[in-house]
Amino acid sequence: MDGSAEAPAAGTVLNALATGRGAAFAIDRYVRADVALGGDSVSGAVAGDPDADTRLVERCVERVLDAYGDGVSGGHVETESEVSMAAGLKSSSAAANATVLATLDALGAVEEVSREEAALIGVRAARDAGVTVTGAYDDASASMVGGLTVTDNDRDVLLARDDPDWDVLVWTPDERAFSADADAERCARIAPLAEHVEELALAGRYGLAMTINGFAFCGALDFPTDPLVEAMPAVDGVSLSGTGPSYVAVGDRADLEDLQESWKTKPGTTFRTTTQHDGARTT
Ligand SMILES: Nc1ncnc2c1ncn2[C@@H]1O[C@H](COP(=O)(O)OP(=O)(O)OP(=O)(O)O)[C@@H](O)[C@H]1O
Ligand SMILES: O=C(O)C1=C[C@@H](O)[C@@H](O)[C@H](O)C1
Repeated sequence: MDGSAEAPAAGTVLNALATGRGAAFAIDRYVRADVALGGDSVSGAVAGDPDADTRLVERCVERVLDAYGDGVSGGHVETESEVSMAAGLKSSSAAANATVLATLDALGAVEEVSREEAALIGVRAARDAGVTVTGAYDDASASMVGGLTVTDNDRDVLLARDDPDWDVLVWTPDERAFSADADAERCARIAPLAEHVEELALAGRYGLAMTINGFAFCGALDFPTDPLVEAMPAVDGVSLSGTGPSYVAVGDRADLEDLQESWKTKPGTTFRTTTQHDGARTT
C-alpha cells in the first residue's frame, strides 16, 4: 500500500497574522511525499535532513488513517522538498498537502475526498503539531488548488480564488524563521493596513496589495525594507513572504532578471519561477 503526491510551495500577498485573513499564490516549486502503509505506528523522515521535525507530516498520515483508513493504523512518510524549511515559502503547507494526498493515494481513496477537505486535514494537523499561528488555510488552499487564494483562517473559509499568470523572483537569505515563533502581537498592531491589503486583493489589485503587505510586515516582524525599495520601480508587486525571511517579487520577466542580478549579491539564494495553476497532485 504505497502512495505518492507533490504539492507546490507558495508566496504571500497578505500575511494572516494581523487579522486572520490571508492571501497566497502557488509557485512552480514542489514538496513531494512518499507514503508506505503498514505496521502499528506512524513514522516520518525528511530527505537530507535527519534532524527535521516530522510531527506535522506524521499527524497528517494519522488524521487521514483515522478518517479513511478502514482499520489501517500505521505507515511511514518521507518528504523531499525543492524549497527550504522555515524560509517563508510555505513548505509546511506543501508538505502537509502532499502527505495527505499521498496517504489517500495509498488507501485508493483520493476520489472520495474533495480538495478543500484534503487541505483542511493538513490545516488541522498543522494546528495539532503547533507549527502555525492561524492554521494558514491561505497557504494550504493555494498549494492544494493552485493559483491565488484569499481566505479567512479564523473560519477556514475560501473568500476568493484567481489564476494570475506571473513570473516570480524569490530571494531567500541564509537565516531561517519558523512561523510559530513569529511575534503575532506586533502583527496585530498593523491590522488596519492588513484590512486595506485585503480590500485591494479582493479587488484584484494584487501587486499593490502585496507591496503594502511587504512594508507593513517587514515593519512588524523587523525585516529590512531595502529589498522592497530596491525592487519597487521594476516590479508589479514585492513582499516579504510569510513570516520571512524570503522576499518574493512578481512582474515582467526581463525586469525580474535585472532585479535578480541585484538580489543575487546579497547573502543567500535566489531563483526565478512562475505561478502554478493546478495545485497538488498524486504522482
Ligand atoms: N518539507 C517538509 N517536510 C516535512 N515537514 C515539514 C516540511 N516543511 C515544513 N515542515 C514542518 O513544518 C514545520 C514548520 O515549518 P516552517 O515554519 O518552516 O513552515 P514554512 O511553511 O516553511 O514557513 P512559512 O509558514 O514561514 O512559509 C517544521 O518544523 C516541520 O515540522
Ligand atoms: O502560521 C500561520 O498562520 C501563517 C504563516 C505565514 O505563512 C503567513 O503568511 C500565513 O498567512 C499564516
